[in-house]
Amino acid sequence: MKIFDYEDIQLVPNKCIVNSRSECETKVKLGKREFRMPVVPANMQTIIDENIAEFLAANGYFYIMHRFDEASRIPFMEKMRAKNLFTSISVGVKSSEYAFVKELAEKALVPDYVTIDIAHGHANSVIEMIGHIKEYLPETFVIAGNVGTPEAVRELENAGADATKVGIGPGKVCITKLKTGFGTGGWQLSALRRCSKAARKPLIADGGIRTHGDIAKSIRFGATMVMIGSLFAGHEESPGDTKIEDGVLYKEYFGSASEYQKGERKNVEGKKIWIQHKGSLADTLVEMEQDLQSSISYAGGKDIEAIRKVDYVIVKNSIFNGDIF
Ligand SMILES: NC(=O)C1=CN([C@@H]2O[C@H](COP(=O)(O)OP(=O)(O)OC[C@H]3O[C@@H](n4cnc5c(N)ncnc54)[C@H](OP(=O)(O)O)[C@@H]3O)[C@@H](O)[C@H]2O)C=CC1
Ligand SMILES: Nc1nc2c(ncn2[C@@H]2O[C@H](COP(=O)(O)O)[C@@H](O)[C@H]2O)c(=O)[nH]1
Repeated sequence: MKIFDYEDIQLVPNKCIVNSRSECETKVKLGKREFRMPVVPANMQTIIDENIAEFLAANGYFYIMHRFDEASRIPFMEKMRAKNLFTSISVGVKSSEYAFVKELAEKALVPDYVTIDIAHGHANSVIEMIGHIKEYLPETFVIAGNVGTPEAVRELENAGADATKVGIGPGKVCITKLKTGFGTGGWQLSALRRCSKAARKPLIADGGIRTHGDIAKSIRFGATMVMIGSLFAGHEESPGDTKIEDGVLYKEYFGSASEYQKGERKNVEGKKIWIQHKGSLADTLVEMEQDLQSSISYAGGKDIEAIRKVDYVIVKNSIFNGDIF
């Protein structure tokens, strides 16, 4: 089995068939909808809030609202619906979440997308929740995760998941691999590749994206969509505290399993870091889209599909050779 991660891979260019990168189309379909880019900000409290969700939905991007303000989920969905915007929320697996799903069905408030968001998604608790959502909200597109193996992808797909999310421990604020010894941290791209060989439905690569080029690499190795936390943290619009140190502005980015999220030090598998202020999220999204258009042109195509077929080479830890960052 070949083991590598994002920094170990370079994609091999093909002859260009466009005259301008602007001809390249970054659109992607997930479920019944088409989105502008195969990228979704992480469903974390310092990455997305209602304002960002509304901006993303209104501008053709996919979004997944986090699950950490449970009571606000129904009013949020009602607000999005009133504005004719799609709804995409997260749930956990506690018994109260079963009641929440039933309540949505009773109110005929059917989310377009529901993400079951727990650390170790290859679990009966997730399989049962998939069944429960499919029973009460059969029209909803269900994303289940997180997982790191082909067996898990197969099992969640067979349970009814419409997409699975791959990535245990590669996140920037993750400490799972240190605390437990387990995960796909350090070999996330290989893990994605292994999972894609088993998947019959879309995969969402989650965690470990450090550069825009990593998006194209995820697509090459089987992702339909890429979930990103740290690259979206630290923006003007980002939720969370700010601080100024030596005249430099920083914004917080913390893990969903950190003490800052949980409010207690129990089963902590996440930490907090401070990210230097990056300007506007809208600008970053535009830059990401342009970079992805460029990736498509190097792949020798006009759309995302072109990236899936390109050759690659393994150049261990060398993508930053010659670059000074
Ligand atoms: N992608 C990743 O690598 C990781 C992501 N996270 C994120 O952190 C947040 C909190 O995650 P999580 O702790 O799952 O959520 P919760 O604390 O909501 O846990 C969900 C349920 O699963 C149980 N549970 C959690 N982990 C395990 C396990 N290893 N074995 C058996 N049962 C388990 C919990 O019980 P109990 O607490 O009693 O065990 C709880 O009942 C999520 O948003 C998740 O995405 C967290 C770690 C890794
Ligand atoms: N192990 C942990 N993983 C976490 C935690 N909170 C979030 N996450 C995962 O990280 C990605 C984002 O990764 P990034 O490299 O793009 O920053 C996120 O989508 C989750 O899957 C946590 O507390 N512990």
